[in-house]
Amino acid sequence: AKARHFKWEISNIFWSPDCEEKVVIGINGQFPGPTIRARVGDTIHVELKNALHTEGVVIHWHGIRQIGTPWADGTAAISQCAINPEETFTYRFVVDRPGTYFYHGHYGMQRAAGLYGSLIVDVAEGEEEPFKYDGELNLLLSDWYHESIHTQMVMLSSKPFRWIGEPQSLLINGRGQFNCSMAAAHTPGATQCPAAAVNRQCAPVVLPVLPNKTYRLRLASTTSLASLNLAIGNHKLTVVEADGNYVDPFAVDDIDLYSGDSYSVLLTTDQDPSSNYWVTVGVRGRLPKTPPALAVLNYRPNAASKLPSLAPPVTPAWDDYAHSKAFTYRIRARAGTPPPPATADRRIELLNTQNKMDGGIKWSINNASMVLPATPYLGSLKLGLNKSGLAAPAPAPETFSRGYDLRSPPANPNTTAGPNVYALAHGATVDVVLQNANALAANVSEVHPWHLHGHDFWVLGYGEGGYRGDAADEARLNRRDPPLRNTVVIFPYGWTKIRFVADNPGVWAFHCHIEPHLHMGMGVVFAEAVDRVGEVPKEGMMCGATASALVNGGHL
Ligand SMILES: O=C1O[C@H]([C@@H](O)CO)C(O)=C1O
Repeated sequence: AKARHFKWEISNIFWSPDCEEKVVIGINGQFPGPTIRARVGDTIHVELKNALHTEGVVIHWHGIRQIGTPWADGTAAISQCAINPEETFTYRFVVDRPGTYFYHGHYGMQRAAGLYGSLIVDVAEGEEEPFKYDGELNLLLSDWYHESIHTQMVMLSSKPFRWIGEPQSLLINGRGQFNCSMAAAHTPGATQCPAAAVNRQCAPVVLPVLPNKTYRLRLASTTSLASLNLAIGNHKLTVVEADGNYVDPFAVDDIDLYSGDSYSVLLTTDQDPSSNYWVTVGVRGRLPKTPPALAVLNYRPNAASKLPSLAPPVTPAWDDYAHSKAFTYRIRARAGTPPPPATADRRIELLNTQNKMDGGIKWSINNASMVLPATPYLGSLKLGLNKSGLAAPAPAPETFSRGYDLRSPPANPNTTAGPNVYALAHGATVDVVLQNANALAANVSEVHPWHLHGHDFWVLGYGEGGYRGDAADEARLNRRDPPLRNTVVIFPYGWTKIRFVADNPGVWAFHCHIEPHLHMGMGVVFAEAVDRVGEVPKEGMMCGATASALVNGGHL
């Protein structure tokens, strides 16, 4: 195992992700940020300098469990103080499992400003993946707004509320084309993209392949809002990995990706080699006002500029939930994946609702909309500050009223602000039921991808309507080969049940990965056996009450 050192400087830069010049958050003058590539067992050291000048920053390593290093999880107000302008903070953590991961900002809505990049972990030297391939291609998918995140954040907390709307563009490896189509010849009424031909920042992504080979495509979605579907003209995709865990391989024509998901799929280049093929990425789950993103699968030795003879594949209709469910239910653990404990010690049921607060709109969990504290939890709980006079977060409710009408807008839409903290006992097996419901408008229930920090969980199952926990619900669960993941979706008006073991002391966020929804309070915090956390590096506690306690020798 190696130590891998990276020196990063984070700053605002001009960039043209979709050929329109805007300001993005770049790393070392680059967007997206550099790809980290490592092997299992390596220690990653990222020496991160914040050159944003007037705002803090943190980076979350999405899918890395941070076993024994909860202070390196990179969640502002939860695992550390945001890094101040001009200051440097070093993240050190071990990558202990092969897979396709990514990293991104986790403070305010900085992820949506472009603060993200890929993190790929190869098997240890001498080990082999459980499937064979000849080459590898990496696609980091995102969406892009022309409005700055500062304006977006003001909109989302305005009274009355102002919705940010749908993104202007979808991006593949940070590149898209606004208001034009690379496949204009195939798309009635569309205009060609002249700028994309001359501006490298928004040139279409070209994936070079040779005929009759098998490629591993690494796919990850770090979108702010959009749920995605990816399809490649005439080619099947075989799903082999999800969120850093191997799955029982299965073939599909197209693949859904919710924000926070990552997959590996195998693609065999068995089509007419005289042609190139389009890769299409389209929107799912919301009425798509954002045109699809395109990339070119370039069969060498054809020129990359040779336009595919076939039109881009059309991704499934945005509201074809039957298609999405069929895909999702097919994801099963590969043989050899550890099974979940047979029973749980605790069940937490989380009702997801959209609510009103003081004239604004929020998302609430069991009728409390998450508000983060000035002093990050890991430090304040570890130093025991709650016991020495500061208000301890009140226990959050374990469940919600069985009588709640999931099919209608909330009868009483008024919500309150909550810390939404759940204390978890060390080693406890915890079940969480995520219950979807109707939003504020009649006949609307949205998809939400929930992401857990510090752990993988087993996805036990999904159901329609209200979860009851009765024999019929239990019969729906997959006890044989539930997949391990860190992100899972709840479908409209449905529920999803997961199980995990609280074996990683720390304070971990669990939240909707849709950036505006998290900003509107859609999350909870698991404070897990904090007494067992090792010494928290002081660099991450130099704010709020932890800073006061540290300068006063441990006393407030
Ligand atoms: O959080 C959201 O707010 C809007 C809408 O519900 C209110 O304008 C929307 O589509 C969301 O996903």
